[in-house]
Amino acid sequence: MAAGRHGGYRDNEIRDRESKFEFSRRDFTASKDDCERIRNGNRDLERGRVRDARDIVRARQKDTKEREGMNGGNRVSTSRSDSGSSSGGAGSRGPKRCAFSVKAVDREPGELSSESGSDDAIESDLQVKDTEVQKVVENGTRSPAGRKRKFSPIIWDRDDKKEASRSAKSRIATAVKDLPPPPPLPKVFRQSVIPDGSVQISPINNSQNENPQSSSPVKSPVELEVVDDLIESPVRSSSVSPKQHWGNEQEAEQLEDDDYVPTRNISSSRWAAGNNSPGNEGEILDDEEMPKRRKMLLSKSVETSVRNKSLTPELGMLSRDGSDQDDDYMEVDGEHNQNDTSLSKSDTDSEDEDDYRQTPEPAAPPQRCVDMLQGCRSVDEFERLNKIDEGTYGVVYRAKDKKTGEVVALKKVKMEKEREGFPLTSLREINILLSFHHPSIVDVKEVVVGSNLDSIFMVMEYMEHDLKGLMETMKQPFSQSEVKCLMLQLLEGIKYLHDNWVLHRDLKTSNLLLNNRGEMKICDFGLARQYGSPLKPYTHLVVTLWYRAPELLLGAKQYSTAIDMWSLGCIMAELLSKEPLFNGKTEFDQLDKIFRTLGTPNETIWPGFSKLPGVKVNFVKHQYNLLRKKFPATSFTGSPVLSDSGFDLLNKLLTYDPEKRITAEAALNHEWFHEVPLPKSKEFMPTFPAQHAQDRRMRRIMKSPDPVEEQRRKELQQGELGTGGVFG
Ligand SMILES: Nc1ncnc2c1ncn2[C@@H]1O[C@H](COP(=O)(O)OP(=O)(O)OP(=O)(O)O)[C@@H](O)[C@H]1O
Repeated sequence: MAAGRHGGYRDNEIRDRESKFEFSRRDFTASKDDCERIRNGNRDLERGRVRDARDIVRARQKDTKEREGMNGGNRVSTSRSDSGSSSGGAGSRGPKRCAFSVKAVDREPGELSSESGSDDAIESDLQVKDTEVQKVVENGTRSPAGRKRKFSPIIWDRDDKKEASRSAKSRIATAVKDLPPPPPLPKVFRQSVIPDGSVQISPINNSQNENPQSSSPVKSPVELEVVDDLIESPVRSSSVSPKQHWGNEQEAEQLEDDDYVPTRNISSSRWAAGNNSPGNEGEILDDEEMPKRRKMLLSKSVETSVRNKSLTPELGMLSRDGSDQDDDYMEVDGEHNQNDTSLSKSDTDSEDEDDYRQTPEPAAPPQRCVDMLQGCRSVDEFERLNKIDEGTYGVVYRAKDKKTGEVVALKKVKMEKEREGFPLTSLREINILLSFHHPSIVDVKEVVVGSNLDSIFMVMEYMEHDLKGLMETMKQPFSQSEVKCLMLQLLEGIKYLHDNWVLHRDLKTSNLLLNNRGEMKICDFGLARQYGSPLKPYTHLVVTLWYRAPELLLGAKQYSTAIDMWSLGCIMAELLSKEPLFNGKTEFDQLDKIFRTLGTPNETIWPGFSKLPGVKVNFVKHQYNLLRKKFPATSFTGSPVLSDSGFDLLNKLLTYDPEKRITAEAALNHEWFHEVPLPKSKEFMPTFPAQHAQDRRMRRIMKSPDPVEEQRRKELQQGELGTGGVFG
């Protein structure tokens, strides 16, 4: 579930800005034609998407040129020289996975990496020399120790005054020059330097992988920049007519007009039949081969993609110059709602836009591109059973695989509100879920397509419940031993994510799924990010309000894995009491509720607190921590009881100072899990009647006091959320 939904919450806007909107605005700046087209209101949806996708490519190519110029010709490129079957890193799962193309560093615009937990170290990271980058590169794959996060890396926003006063160009140049080493690549990649000085990143065959951690959980490369591929690829296949495959004649005709026709073919995909030399472009999988591979072939031109990736930091830095430079979160709240467009514009339409305009648009170079969707099965191969839930970005169905009879969850990526192409939020989610494999993370089995290009479905393992819906139907809260079982699974999943440089950023009970085998899994990775890099100024507005860490609520420009740990504290309390711990209605109310329970923080317990932007607001000073009253050691009033060590863990999860907040690893080793009552084993967890036929959303929104759900109810009443067809 996403942080915010419609209207009432800025989280939703944040998602938009972080994903397609910001992305697309930047892309629009690349082409005067497109600007013109927008001005004229010529925004035919399908055509627009295809064109936008092409513009994305162009804009990035332009970025690349500029960057290369500034970066002394140093260029990052990737190559994929082996077949996909060997590079997934998840054993037999690999070949079935769709590959969303190679990505060296899944960076947000503006992200740089930090491998240190201290601010000083961050600064010094920023000063990292080219030689250090080179060293990482020359070492090829990092050592296991090098890959693993040693300190608490921090996501931060670079908005210091000095930086604001620098010219855009010097900032770009500095950013390019001083880029710290990126977060580690998924272990399936190797980096090497090729003679022209480029960094080459290529998948590693299992047989070649000398890394002792070859059982890397990372199954496939992560690449977010497949927007263009997703849109263009099927119709641009050099081998297979779009009409044959998708029956989208109109789009095919439109595309014939297009001046830019990159060669796309599935042989460039890592899942292509082990022979992906350029000479084999145009290979078509035969009917027998297709089901075997059956995952989306979402690879793209690897050179383009990695070069594009390398561009994002400086673009993000430029975006810091926007009007949100000095944002006061309390005031910005309203502004974000009201001035969404202008703020979004400011995120991207700064000097970089001018730069785009000043630079002649480069001819789109032919790239090795791939067709992505050909290997996907059709959603028609599933029988729809019922709708489970509908979120901002997806509709989730229960469905049955007609061939195997397996019951699955199908999450359809919502496209109706997307004007600028395939939603980046969904791409992030698909990529992360395809890349990661862990018992505590919901498994995406494959991606299937609907009858037109806009329909993309994630096929996930079906989970009978989400914790939010489940707790609403339970008469009693979970027992301590059950909470321990659930918390252990949750902590394992979070540790796995954090070890792999990913923040979930939207942990809450509705994003925790439970099946009738006592297994708990984390879902909804739409807000998840690789971390170790600075993000844009508004990204402190992630995480649904009730589970949002105080540093985010107070507008901190730096945040880290600790934000997920705070959410876990809120979830632990909720599991014990069956009630949300802090159910604020606004950010101010949320902080007020936190301060009333835990006491108002101060400089002593949280150094740096008083400098946080939101602390300008005068909060009532609550002196005492009353949390123990809510979770006493013994109770005659029905309050949830919690042992001393359990309370210690809860306190450590809800520690104000993010630097001192407990990590997932330390929490897993906490003594609470070793004292009686011991954690219940999964097999002995209670089972609950599956409410298959119920739309969880309907059930939830009728009951929930969550203002987000309230908003949904209104929308439902207004009939906004209708869907048509078998799968919407
Ligand atoms: N694999 C699954 N099995 C069963 N139910 C699922 C599964 N995945 C998601 N759901 C249900 O669908 C709901 C919405 O899923 P999800 O949060 O991924 O969608 P979303 O569009 O991102 O929602 P939001 O608007 O909250 O972001 C979940 O709360 C859960 O109830």
